[in-house]
Amino acid sequence: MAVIEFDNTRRLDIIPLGRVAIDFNPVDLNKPLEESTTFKKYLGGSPANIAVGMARLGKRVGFIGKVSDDQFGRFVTNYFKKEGIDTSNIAVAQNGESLGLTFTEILSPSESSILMYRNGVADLALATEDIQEEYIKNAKAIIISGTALAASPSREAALLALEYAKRHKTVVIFDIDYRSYTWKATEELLVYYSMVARSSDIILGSREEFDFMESNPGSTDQQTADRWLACGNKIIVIKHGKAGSTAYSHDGGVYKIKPFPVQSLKSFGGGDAYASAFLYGLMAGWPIVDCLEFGSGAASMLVSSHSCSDAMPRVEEIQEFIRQKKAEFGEMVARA
Ligand SMILES: Nc1ncnc2c1ncn2[C@@H]1O[C@H](COP(=O)(O)OP(=O)(O)O)[C@@H](O)[C@H]1O
Ligand SMILES: O=C(O)C[C@@H](O)[C@H](O)C(=O)COP(=O)(O)O
Repeated sequence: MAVIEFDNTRRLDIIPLGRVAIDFNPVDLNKPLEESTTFKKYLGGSPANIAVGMARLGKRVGFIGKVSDDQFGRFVTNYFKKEGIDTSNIAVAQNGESLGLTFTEILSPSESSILMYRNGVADLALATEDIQEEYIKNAKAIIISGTALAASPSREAALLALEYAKRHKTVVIFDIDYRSYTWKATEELLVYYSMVARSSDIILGSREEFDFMESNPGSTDQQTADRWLACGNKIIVIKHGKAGSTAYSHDGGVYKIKPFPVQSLKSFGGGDAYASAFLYGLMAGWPIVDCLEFGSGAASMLVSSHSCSDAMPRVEEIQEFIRQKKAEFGEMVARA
């Protein structure tokens, strides 16, 4: 009996909901953003990166979001089309809202941060009228990005999508995706994050993101997992950056993995690749320990890449990466 049952009769495998944006990553690395002069433009936005990641892994991917009515909005929509991602439910902003822009600062391979330009951003203009019940009914799963809860009307749109998913037994994955720039007050975060977390089937987040959501720093991974499994979640994944990740299942499974050693180029992008590959394994019916390994492998590949979207790997690339790393370093995960 799989930990999560997906309805394999549905047209789409997965629909991420939230922002699609643009990343500008410096070509002149290892210096403060003030000094960077040359950038490479990539599709960005965690839920969009996950959409690309899962499409690269051969899944049938949709998307629910809103883009700007300009060249940047067309860039990201065209990029999705080239990747084979369904764009029928991507709305176009009508009131001059802009696409989110993320400028990256890569001070060193282990010190990087992002500067997000998100005033008047199109993705938070997603509204309830943009949410189609049939679209969600015909998907095995949706991923709700936490940042979509940061402001109205996107907040209500995301909650309506959640309602439709619960109504039609579409698996709900909550990617905490905490971006401080987008929230006005921590209390709001607590209300809306916990509302979604209590109704989801899987929660993905870094240790810090769970601490924010629980407003209770210092919890152990087991305490965090116990809390959210008790609400009805089936799987909790807690990411610890270069310290690896853990996963807990409602049947009592506990899984820990060290990351595959790589020369990191930036400290982010791993989470989106991780989510894509982990969910690919889950949809394939793999044991959670193998999903964890596959997600961790993809994540390590992305932190050693310049982009968080273009570099999303294919199945055989992740498999070969893991094979080579295990040959060199041995097992990264304790197998029963
Ligand atoms: N320096 C690194 N070397 C290898 N893998 C890494 C490194 N940093 C992150 N990862 C991988 O990426 C995953 C997600 O990274 P993390 O920073 O925890 O989440 P997010 O990218 O979502 O903020 C980690 O659990 C780990 O598997
Ligand atoms: O999430 C954003 O809007 C920026 C992303 O495009 C960026 O690549 C990033 O920060 C990835 O986040 P992570 O995978 O959660 O580290």
